[in-house]
Amino acid sequence: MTTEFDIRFAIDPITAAGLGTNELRENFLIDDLFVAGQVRWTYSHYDRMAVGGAVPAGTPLALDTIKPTGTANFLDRRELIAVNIGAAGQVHVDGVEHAVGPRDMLYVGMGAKDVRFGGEGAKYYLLSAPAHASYPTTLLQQSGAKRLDLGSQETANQRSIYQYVNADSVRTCQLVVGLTQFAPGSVWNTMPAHVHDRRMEAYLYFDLKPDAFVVHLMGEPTESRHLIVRNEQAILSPPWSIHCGAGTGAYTFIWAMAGDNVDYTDVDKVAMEDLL
Ligand SMILES: O=C[C@H](O)[C@@H](O)CC(=O)C(=O)O
Ligand SMILES: [Zn+2]
Repeated sequence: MTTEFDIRFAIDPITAAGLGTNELRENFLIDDLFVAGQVRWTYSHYDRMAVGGAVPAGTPLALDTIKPTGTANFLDRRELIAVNIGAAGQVHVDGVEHAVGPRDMLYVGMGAKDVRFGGEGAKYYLLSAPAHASYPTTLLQQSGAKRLDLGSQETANQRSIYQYVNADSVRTCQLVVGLTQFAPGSVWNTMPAHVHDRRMEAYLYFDLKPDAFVVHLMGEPTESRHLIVRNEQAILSPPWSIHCGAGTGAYTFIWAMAGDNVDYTDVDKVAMEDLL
């Protein structure tokens, strides 16, 4: 099979707090996204966000529909963002070829029927959420992102947040996606932490050395748990959960949200002294 999927049900915070390491990983970690010659999806019941990977090998990979969407074509009632974390590639959308370079993102609007991911060495991280309107397919690049510089060297959280989806770049129904990059020596993302019950979030950690990992923190602010996350693995962050972490070395990550609004600033901050 070229396309595979698994389903993750939405879990409430009290249940999640009682889970052990393996159960936490089974529910919130995605460790098999990128397999050569395959499109792999994890379909989450948190906001019905689907998180996937497509790694072309030889021939371009078609975006085939999967049973959980219940539609003839994958994007009949959904929108998609494909983030290329590999070498330069091409994404075909209904006969139009889009060059998608390293760290470029391609937004594909609802209704696109024939989508194919191509390019030897290209590696696409896929994000898809239900849509209510069809917006034009748009290439999003780091140069067009809104940049937010946060943190400091002293607290090892100096980083730049690149909001690829912003008011000037593209209109989306639900997806808000960007990339966060660190200053040398900084390892803490999203600290101070926050929650946003209006939107779930997914993180893809990449650019890690083989033996490095991120200690990702999740859970309600007063019931934190951790996930050890390695290179090119993703996590699902429930709407009620913090989502932050520290790396044992350098890394980059893609964050993506879907839910009731697309307002990046609509977060509930968690005070440093309130984390438990
Ligand atoms: O809601 C926003 C997301 O959690 C991320 O954009 C946060 C992040 O990249 C960071 O602070 O390092
Ligand atoms: Zn967040």
